[in-house]
Amino acid sequence: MDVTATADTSAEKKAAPIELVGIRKQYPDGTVAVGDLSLKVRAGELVVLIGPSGCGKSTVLRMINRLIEPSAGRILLDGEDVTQVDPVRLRRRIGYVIQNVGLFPHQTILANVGTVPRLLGWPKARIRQRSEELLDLVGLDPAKFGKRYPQELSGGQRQRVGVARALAADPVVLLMDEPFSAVDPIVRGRLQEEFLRLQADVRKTIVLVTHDLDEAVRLGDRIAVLSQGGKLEQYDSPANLLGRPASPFVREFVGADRGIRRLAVTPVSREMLDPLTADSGDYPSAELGISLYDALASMLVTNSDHLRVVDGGMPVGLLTRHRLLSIDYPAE
Ligand SMILES: Nc1ncnc2c1ncn2[C@@H]1O[C@H](COP(=O)(O)OP(=O)(O)OP(=O)(O)O)[C@@H](O)[C@H]1O
Repeated sequence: MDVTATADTSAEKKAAPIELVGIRKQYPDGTVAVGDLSLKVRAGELVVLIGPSGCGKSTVLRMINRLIEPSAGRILLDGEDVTQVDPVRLRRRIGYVIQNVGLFPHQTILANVGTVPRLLGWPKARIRQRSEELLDLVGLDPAKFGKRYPQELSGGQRQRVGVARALAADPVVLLMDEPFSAVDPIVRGRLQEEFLRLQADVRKTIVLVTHDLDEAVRLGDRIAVLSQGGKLEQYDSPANLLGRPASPFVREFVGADRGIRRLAVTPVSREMLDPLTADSGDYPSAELGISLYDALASMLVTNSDHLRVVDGGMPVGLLTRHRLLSIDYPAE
């Protein structure tokens, strides 16, 4: 993934904050999909919208790029009210990725990725260079995949092309509606991991809709839990959401598997460790800061009740299985 060699690299870091101020959407038949929602997303932040079916997630997303016009309220992109911006110009600054991608079947993968730059009238050579660079960035060899057609790719590969296409014109915001839900769980896990690496690289402002809580916990810097009518129940980090659900609704929504999920978002820290002992060297080792979930997995795989925890190669203490399973989480 070498993107450092092009002039666009600095521009790739660009991201803009989004602010929703009291937005409302009432459809012509009277349905109030979103009643009164306010939400701030920082530049470069990945925010996940989650909630039960019909709570208004997609409506919120589509108001941001004006595929749907809000009935009231304001949406600020980089401080500018999006309703004052020409929708076509707006959508060039906002990448949009949807389930099943919607690639053009009669165009090659390279042509698909170059769609927006072509609309923007970029010179041919630049479009090609940018499209190849983007395919590379999402882990597809342009020489191998560039000339293929969408039906000649797997579902996961098509999904990556969708992400590449959304990034092509270097948008300041990426909106993603259930981007990984059309593929099987194993491919989904891999795409999520790749996507996190990609985001670490490009640092776009991302609003992602999902109804998969594991996906939300895995990807989100913050998670917004919505209930019917787009009511914001809680807007928090994954760890706080699981550890301190703000309402009975959220508690029920995050559900019974909360304990396991909390292990995944809680790192091994020094306070959890017992002192080293003479036989510490016999135990499998693990780095300070890995998740409790990974630490437990490591104990199970090695059939050991102890891990020797190291920090930069230096042993700093022992983590016992008993201690791991009785960690005191912050009071709820
Ligand atoms: N064009 C429309 N006309 C009337 N009602 C609509 C329209 N589009 C959506 N709705 C309603 O608005 C509400 C919110 O829909 P939306 O698609 O935003 O929900 P969602 O949270 O994304 O749902 P899901 O998770 O099932 O995709 C639903 O009650 C839906 O039936």
